[in-house]
Parts: sequence; structure tokens; C-alpha cells
Amino acid sequence: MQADVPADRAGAQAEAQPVKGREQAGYKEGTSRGTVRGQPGRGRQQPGRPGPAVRCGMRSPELPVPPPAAAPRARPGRGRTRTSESGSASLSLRPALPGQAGPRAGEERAEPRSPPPEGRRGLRAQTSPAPIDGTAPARAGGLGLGGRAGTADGSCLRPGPDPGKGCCPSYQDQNLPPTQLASFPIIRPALQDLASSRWHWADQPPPNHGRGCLYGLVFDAGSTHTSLYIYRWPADKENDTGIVSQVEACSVAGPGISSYADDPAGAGAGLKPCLDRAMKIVPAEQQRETPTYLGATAGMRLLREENSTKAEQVLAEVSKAIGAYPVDFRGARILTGSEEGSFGWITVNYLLETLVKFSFAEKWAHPQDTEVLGALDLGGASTQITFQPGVPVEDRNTSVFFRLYGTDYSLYSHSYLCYGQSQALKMLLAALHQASSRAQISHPCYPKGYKETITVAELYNSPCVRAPSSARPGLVLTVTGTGDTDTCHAAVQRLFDFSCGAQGPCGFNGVYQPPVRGHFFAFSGFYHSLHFLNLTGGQSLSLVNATIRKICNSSWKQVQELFPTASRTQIRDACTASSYTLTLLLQGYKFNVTTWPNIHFIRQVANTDVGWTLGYMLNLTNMIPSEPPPAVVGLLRSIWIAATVLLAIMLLLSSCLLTATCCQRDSSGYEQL
Ligand SMILES: O=c1ccn([C@@H]2O[C@H](COP(=O)(O)OP(=O)(O)O)[C@@H](O)[C@H]2O)c(=O)[nH]1
Repeated sequence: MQADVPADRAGAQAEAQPVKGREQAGYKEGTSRGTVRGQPGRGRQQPGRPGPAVRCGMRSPELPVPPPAAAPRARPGRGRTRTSESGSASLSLRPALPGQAGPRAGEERAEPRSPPPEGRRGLRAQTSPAPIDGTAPARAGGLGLGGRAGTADGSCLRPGPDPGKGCCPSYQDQNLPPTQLASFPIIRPALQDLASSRWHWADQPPPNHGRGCLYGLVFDAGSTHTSLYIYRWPADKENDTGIVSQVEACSVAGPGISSYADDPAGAGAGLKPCLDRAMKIVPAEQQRETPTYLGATAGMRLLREENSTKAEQVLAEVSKAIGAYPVDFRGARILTGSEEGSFGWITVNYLLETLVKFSFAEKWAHPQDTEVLGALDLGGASTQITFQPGVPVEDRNTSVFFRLYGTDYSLYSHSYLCYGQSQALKMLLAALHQASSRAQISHPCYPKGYKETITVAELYNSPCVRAPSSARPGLVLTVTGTGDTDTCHAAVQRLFDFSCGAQGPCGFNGVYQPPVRGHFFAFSGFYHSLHFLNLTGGQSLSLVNATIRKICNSSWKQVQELFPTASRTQIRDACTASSYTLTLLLQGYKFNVTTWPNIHFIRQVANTDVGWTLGYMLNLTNMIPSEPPPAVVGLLRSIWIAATVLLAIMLLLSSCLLTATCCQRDSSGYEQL
């Protein structure tokens, strides 16, 4: 793990070192192969609680290094790279303790270089209603997911008067046709069989029809905002599999919790409306057994770089606020970049059932013909790339191992701090300011005719940017848009160092990255920036380029007319954000015209938001075992037995055929063999 803070334009630089052999709550760094450990088979804990099965009824920082400047290349197999937040990781299932903060300064050490419905029998297949753009039609559920049903807002199709009760997916609700398969070739194999067979409950209604759900709550405390995700799954799980569906995503008013550094109590108070909402959804008698987590991401990683005390105070306040509710609160902590990327990868593949799925034999099985997907996450303060490269990951800091359902996954995962959208746009503005060295800034990515003012203090309020020593905090800067596509593109590119040198493949800023492989889901900021321009529907790279070019050449008046209902900030940033997204994907992560179609811009899968939170909860609640569930073992054994019997029959038949042939030849007067 390490961290880099942009040195010149970026401000501070820091590194965090892997902590060998130490296991943190929910995360283990180091080089050893690890697993997402579950307790397969009998005696396995039910999600969300220790002990016997629950019956119901009763979600280092590294700061960017300026490109050409001095970002030493990552050396495969060696130490640290800059601008990274990854680390060799293997996820454990040890939950965070209540109130426990995440990795602390010593654990994800930073050395600033410069200031700055059940998986139940009978369910053969299900799908979700026809998705809107950004939602993938998938078999609801993932590892053992049977499916889910829901509305666009994530609520139950038939919530009833009390949304907390009688809301487990029902047969009728889930007997829906798969749609838009063609849009997602990677998941087509998994879906086609389902399409042809029609989703249905195999033999009988679900045992828990209308009742028997467990709940889990995860706060995603991002740099720009906080959301509370309310998940639910059937209590009666079959063979270590289950269905987790998103009941609701409650958006917390205001900015991300890192913005409350000088008012920590405000961060806690802001969570209450969503906690109140959750208490209306989770039945009263189940609240105390509802596992509840808060995971903070890059915004808090940056705050911790700046002021670890303030970061701890914020975490303490949000913990206090959540702890005041009758839930099984299991801690508020700061995720490492590697965790953020890894849990996002788990979420994606869980939702698409690429890790294990319900087979025609009505058994949970490891899909033989399905490739796992990669995950591309663009937050406000960091961006993550996680995928299975198919070649050994040469840099231990970016390698992640998982053992899920008896299958080993060797992944590449890396997080670039400060290269989230908001911080990258801030770095761009700071770079433009420093290039102008006046109180007037010409912004080539802002529309021509657009004008705004910003103080030096506001511009340089992040460790990702470092104010020039001559700059007075109170100085008011005037930013004027010039709407110049080519100049914009060049300015965005200067945020990165794309050179890889002679030491092997890289992403950017000298960070090792094997060539991208397979299909990817791109979510969060990747989705939002392109969705705003209607470019998330599988458009060709040339069309995407042309559209962004057109937007970037538009005047302020023209873009306002184009997006009459969008906010001023959204319209202002349309060109910058989309240009940044494209540059990051193509030159940063090294996608090209051939691999571009393999990127699927997605917001939701089957009414569940794609992000790290679901994977986080699945891990911490032991819902993903490292070993195959008994059903899978059973299936493999059955296959072995069937294959043996078949071989015996074939040998017998061959022997009979040979004997018959010999006798026939003999009777025809041929020489005996
Ligand atoms: O409706 C939305 C919701 C989110 N976002 C973007 O999605 C990302 C969410 O990032 P988050 O706050 O989670 O930041 P992190 O802490 O993960 O870096 C940011 O780039 C937001 O600008 C957006 O553009 N529109």
C-alpha cells in the first residue's frame, strides 16, 4: 500500500507501506495468499450474526504525482509506486469492531513528501424488470443469488404498508423475462439459458414467501456524498447461498463526511434521517441483529493525510450517531484503496453470478464458461481498477488474491488517490492557475462565455493540490471559459504521466498494470460523466469522441440550452468530466478502440447499485465462503460418479462390439484375431 500526494501541482505526497503479516479488520495486507474466508458447510455462521442460523419472521493513501515530474516507476515485484492506493490484499472475514476505525496512520502509513428470495431450492432463475440505461439485466443475485425484484428506486415491488415485512422477493414479482441480453455479451451465456427456459420457481413456492428476511445496512461515506444502502436477504439460505437485494439507497443530505472536519458533530447528525428511514424498513424485532457498517473512502483518506485527529473525530461522531440506534453496529472505518477496488469487483461479479450460479441441475455451481468481469470505479477523490489479468501480477502491491467458492482468483487492483473526478478537476484548475500566474484563469474546458470566481483558499483546499507560496489565500481568482477542445484535451493529459519506460506495462504515473483483459463494468463517476452526454449505451469510441468534442466546443449559452434541467455545475463540467473520463480510460488504463466495447457503463444491476458496499457487507457478514457450498461439492461428486458410470458403460459396449465383430468375421471365414 502506498500513497502519493501530488508534489507540485498536487501538493503533498505520501506513501503508505504494506504491513506485512498483519491482518486488519476485514483486510489483510502482505503477500500471502489469502481468502475471503467463510465457514463453509455446517456450522457456518449465518450472515450478520454469530451462532446458530437466524430465522426471520420474528458498503494510504496515495496522492498523485505530477506527470513528468518525478514519479519513479513502479518496479515489478518491488516496493512502492506512487499515486497508488493498492496493496496486496486478501480479504478476511473478520469484522470491524464497533467503533473501530480503519487502518490508522501506522497501518496505512503515509509519509508526506511535501505538505500537502433466497438461494433456495426450487428457484431456477429470475431476472429483473427491463432495465433503464445504466442498469444491467442480470440474474438478480450473485454468489448464490437467486434473484431479486424491485423498482427503479430500489424499493420492493410490493412493499405493502410496512416495507419491512412481507417484502422478500415473491414468485409473482420475480417471474419476469430477461431483457436486453444483447447489450451485455459477457453475461449473455448466463442469461441466455435463463431466457430460453423462462425464469420460474422450479417446484414449489419459496419456503419464505412473504416473510423471513434478514437485513444489513452499509453507509458509503464518499468524498462527495454519503448514502445508506439497505440490503435484505432471505433468512432460509440453502447451501451457503443466498439472495441479497438492495431495498433502498438513502441519500444523506450535504457533502461527504470529510467536509465536516471542523464540525464533526455535523457529520453524525447528517446520518440520522437515513437511519430513521432504515428503522422504518427493518422490522423492530430484527433491528438489533441487523449488521450495520460505515465505510469511508478517498475523501477521508485525504483528510487523514492532512489531519489524522480530525479524521478520527469525524469517525467518532458518525459512530456515535449510528451507535444510538438499536442496530448491530460493527464499526466505522476508512477503507484502503485496495479494499475499495476489491469489494467493487466482488459486487460486480456477485451480481452477475460469474463466480457461482444456479445450474440447470438445480445446484449451485462454478460457471465453467463465464469469465469474471473487471471493475472500474471513478469516485470523487480516487479511481480504482480491478481485474483478472490472466498473467501473474508482477507487483505485489497491486495483487489481490481471493478464494471464493473453492475457486482461486488472482487479481490486479490499484487505486489512484487524487484521480477521482472532483480532485482531478481541481488539479486541472490549479495547474491552469499556476500556468497563468495571474488572478485570471483561462479554462479551455469550460464553455466559452462562462465565468466564475474562486478564492485561492478554496482552490487549494485539498492535499491533492499545493498552493504556490506566493498565493494569498484571500485572493479572488476569475475563471473564464474558452471552450477549446484541443487545448482542453492537452491540459487534461498533463495531469498524467503516461510513460511506462522500459520496465513493463503500466497504467499511469509509473504504476505497474498488466494489459486490460476481458469485460469491465465502469460505474460511479465513469457512468455519471458519460451518462450526462447520453454515451452509456454502447456507443462506438468514435461517436463518444465526436460527442465530447462537440460539447467542448459549445458556448455557455449552447450548453445551457442543451441541458435545460441540469445544474450549473453539471453543465460547466460536462466537457471537463467527460474528457477526463475518456483520457483516464484510454491513456490511463490503456483501453483502446478494440477493447472499448468491453467497457459497460453501469449504475445498477438488477436494481442494486454497483459499488463497493455490497461486496463489503458480503465479506464482513461471511456470506461468501472460500470453499464451495455442499451443493457444489455434491454436484462435482455427482459429475464424477456419472462420468465413471458412463465410462464403464462405454467400455462394456466397446467390448461387446469388438466381440461381435470378431465372431462375425469368424463366421464369415476370416482369420480369427
Ligand atoms: O448522481 C451522481 C452521483 C455521483 N456522481 C459522481 O460519482 C462519484 C462519487 O464519488 P464518491 O463521493 O463516492 O467519492 P470517493 O470517496 O469514492 O472518491 C463522484 O465523482 C461524483 O461526482 C455523479 O456525478 N452524479
